[in-house]
Amino acid sequence: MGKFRTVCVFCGSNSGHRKIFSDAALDLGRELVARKMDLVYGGGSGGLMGLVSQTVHDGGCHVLGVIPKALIPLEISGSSVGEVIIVSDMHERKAEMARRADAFIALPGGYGTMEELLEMITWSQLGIHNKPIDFLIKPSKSGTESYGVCGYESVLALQIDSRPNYYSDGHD
Ligand SMILES: C/C(=C\CNc1ncnc2c1ncn2[C@@H]1O[C@H](COP(=O)(O)O)[C@@H](O)[C@H]1O)CO
Repeated sequence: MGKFRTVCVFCGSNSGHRKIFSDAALDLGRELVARKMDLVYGGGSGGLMGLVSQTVHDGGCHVLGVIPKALIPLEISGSSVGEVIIVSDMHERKAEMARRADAFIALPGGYGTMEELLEMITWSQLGIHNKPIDFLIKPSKSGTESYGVCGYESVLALQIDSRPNYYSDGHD
């Protein structure tokens, strides 16, 4: 068994506008399965969260969703996959996800994703954890249909800078 048994994925609660976002979510899910890694995530059944969790679950790895009770009607429609832990608030959710994960990966998403990611970065900065954090980002501003795994220092700027494309049609 490798060093990273369980990966926490932060990502959009919707799918965003471009296919590349859902492709990235599916690719990441398959990669986790190929590496026999379990998933911990925010528990949502829709958007990129739903795609990653369904893919990991279908591939036979364990999926743990951590969701505040108040968000269940908003973020789980129908049934969710795997195990679900219901917590009291957002803070407990993040702490629980962080506690159970060996590493963090962020896919494209909205403010919620960025908030979660930034908190993990600041916790790392403060020495609250020393788990690796990586980004799978959206296309560059030039519109190149590619994404990559990058170091978070540079990519955070890109993610924030290019976020409007996530919701719009992508034509600058
Ligand atoms: C700590 C509080 C509010 C700060 N906001 C959030 N904190 C943590 N997680 C959040 C917050 N807002 C949304 N989320 C979750 O992120 C996921 C992705 O959301 P996105 O906007 O689609 O990227 C989703 O599961 C949200 O629940 C309150 O005290």
